Amino acid sequence: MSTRTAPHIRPEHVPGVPLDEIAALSGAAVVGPAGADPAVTGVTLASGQVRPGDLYVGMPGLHTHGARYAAEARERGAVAVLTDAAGRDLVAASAARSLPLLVVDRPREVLGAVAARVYGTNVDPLPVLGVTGTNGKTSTMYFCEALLNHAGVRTGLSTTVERHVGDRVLGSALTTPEASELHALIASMREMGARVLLVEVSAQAVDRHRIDGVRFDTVGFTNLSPEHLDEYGDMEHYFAAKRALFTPAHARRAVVSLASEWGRRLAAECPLPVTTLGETADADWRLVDQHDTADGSTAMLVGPAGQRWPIALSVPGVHMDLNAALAAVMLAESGVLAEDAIRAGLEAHVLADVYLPGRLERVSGDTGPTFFVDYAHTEDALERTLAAVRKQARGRIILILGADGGRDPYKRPAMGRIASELSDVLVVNDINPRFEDPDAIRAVLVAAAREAEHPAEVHDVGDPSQAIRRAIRLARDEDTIIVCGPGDEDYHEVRGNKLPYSSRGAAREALLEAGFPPNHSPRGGQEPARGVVLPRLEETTASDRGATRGARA
Ligand SMILES: CC(=O)N[C@H]1[C@@H](OP(=O)(O)OP(=O)(O)OC[C@H]2O[C@@H](n3ccc(=O)[nH]c3=O)[C@H](O)[C@@H]2O)O[C@H](CO)[C@@H](O)[C@@H]1O[C@H](C)C(=O)N[C@@H](C)C(=O)N[C@H](CCC(=O)O)C(=O)O
Ligand SMILES: Nc1ncnc2c1ncn2[C@@H]1O[C@H](COP(=O)(O)OP(=O)(O)OP(=O)(O)O)[C@@H](O)[C@H]1O
Repeated sequence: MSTRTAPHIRPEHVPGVPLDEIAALSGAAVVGPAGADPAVTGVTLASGQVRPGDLYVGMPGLHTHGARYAAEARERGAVAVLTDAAGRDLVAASAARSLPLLVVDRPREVLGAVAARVYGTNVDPLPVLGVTGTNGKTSTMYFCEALLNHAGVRTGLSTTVERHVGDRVLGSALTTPEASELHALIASMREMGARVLLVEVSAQAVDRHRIDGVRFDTVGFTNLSPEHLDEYGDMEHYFAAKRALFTPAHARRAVVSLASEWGRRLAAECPLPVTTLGETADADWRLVDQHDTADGSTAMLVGPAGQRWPIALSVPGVHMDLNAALAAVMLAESGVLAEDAIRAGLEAHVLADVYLPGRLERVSGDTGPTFFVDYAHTEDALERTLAAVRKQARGRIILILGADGGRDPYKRPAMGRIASELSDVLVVNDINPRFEDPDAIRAVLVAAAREAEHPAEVHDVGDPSQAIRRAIRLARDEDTIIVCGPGDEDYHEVRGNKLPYSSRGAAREALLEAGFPPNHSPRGGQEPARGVVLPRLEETTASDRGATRGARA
């Protein structure tokens, strides 16, 4: 069985690139000891990740300037520093001043090209497929991986949940790694025999240059709905960030789902060759005959040349069938897998065996209420997921819901309202309050839930593991309980501390306690700790606040 390791990985064979060549490539002015031209064998922007032979990139950030950590980088073996003008002064005043220094206006903008050169990913690149959109990216990439692997094609995968490199499973901190990490990952994947790479792309990755130096063969678009608006301001800017992926600088061709109006607009505006996918007659590839079944869902994918490819999943919901269809069409359009091989995989129902960690993942066994853990943290995801669960539910839906602190507060009223409309019992709990008052976050959800047109019975329980216990106590055998929000996350973030917590682990423990043995865990029992003790808000100092942002928004 595979084990999870830290997210950082480096290729084993890096010949080394002369620093002068990196300076020329990045257009940097070289400051520092004359004649020093060390060979660079790695690149990183995290001082704690520096290895001997690295170029340390001291980047300005929201909280600090990376150049402040140049001395630590030198101690760890960095052979040079790349930074901006402000960083030059910081390095000059530090113990790292003896290192050769490369100065550019905006280090982030050259990081991708530099990392590609150092790790050799710019030479004979492997085909890379990428997917973006508000919801469904991770699921789509897992479906691509399953179809390719079924046909014997070795893959490398990078998602919010984890990265797969051969048989190794790495944890992930960001949905899309920083450019230096991404190129190291790609080079490692190639060393381990991957022939196709699958990369989930966030909006932040596009506008923060994390995917620079990677040219995607095919990029897919799932959908767009309100998220990250505290960062982008409005939907138009959020859309623009995603749309930038669909340009010749980043990709050769596109597959766009028409599931949201933004997909239609993208298909119309996209300068790349576009293939569309959807449930309507105007789509090139159409999803028809969608049905939710007792143990998942089925549909038929009809292609422009008369292809009829059956989709069968172990999760319900047309949204998940659309993710699977997007995966199949991306593989077909990119040509990385022959159509016969895609159809054979679909006919063999390989997608029904895909394990989607924390995405409508069932944790209950054969007795007691049905229990799912899901990652829905937008209004759209909640609506689609609850609609799918409703079709299968024999009894009531008991929904456990929270909203992340420190991000997207505008989402909360809509989430509270829709949750209340679409469930029978709503238990409101805390999810990653970060530096916010968790009681205040819940109060918004509860108020919106009570104002819904057809409100659910609302319970306000802060502690997430107690909320799960409350839901199980309230449930009858025929009811369905679903925790929406935390998905596969293995922490609960409070004021800069990531406390080990898994809602899946907590659910398993509470089900067992209530006399309902949970199902067999695909994680093989490697659940992080379950209950959490929440420190009190007033215990934090002012300087703590705003010190941490998690990956997900
Ligand atoms: C807003 C944003 O993108 N922030 C990213 C940014 O953090 P920052 O600007 O605050 O960095 P900083 O803490 O000021 O540090 C500045 C520099 O000093 C370096 N440093 C700092 C301290 C130290 O001891 N040593 C050191 O080297 C840092 O590596 C960094 O290069 O650079 C950090 C290092 O790479 C990232 O971890 C961090 O992502 C944070 C965690 C984040 O929340 N990002 C979100 C917005 C994000 O990108 N989300 C999308 C997903 C969305 C989705 O799926 O829906 C994603 O792709 O994950
Ligand atoms: N096509 C879709 N449309 C709407 N909601 C979806 C869709 N696919 C999945 N979801 C919902 O979104 C949740 C997250 O799914 P998934 O991880 O595949 O998306 P994601 O885009 O990778 O999300 P994130 O970037 O936040 O990790 C699921 O648990 C489900 O509730």
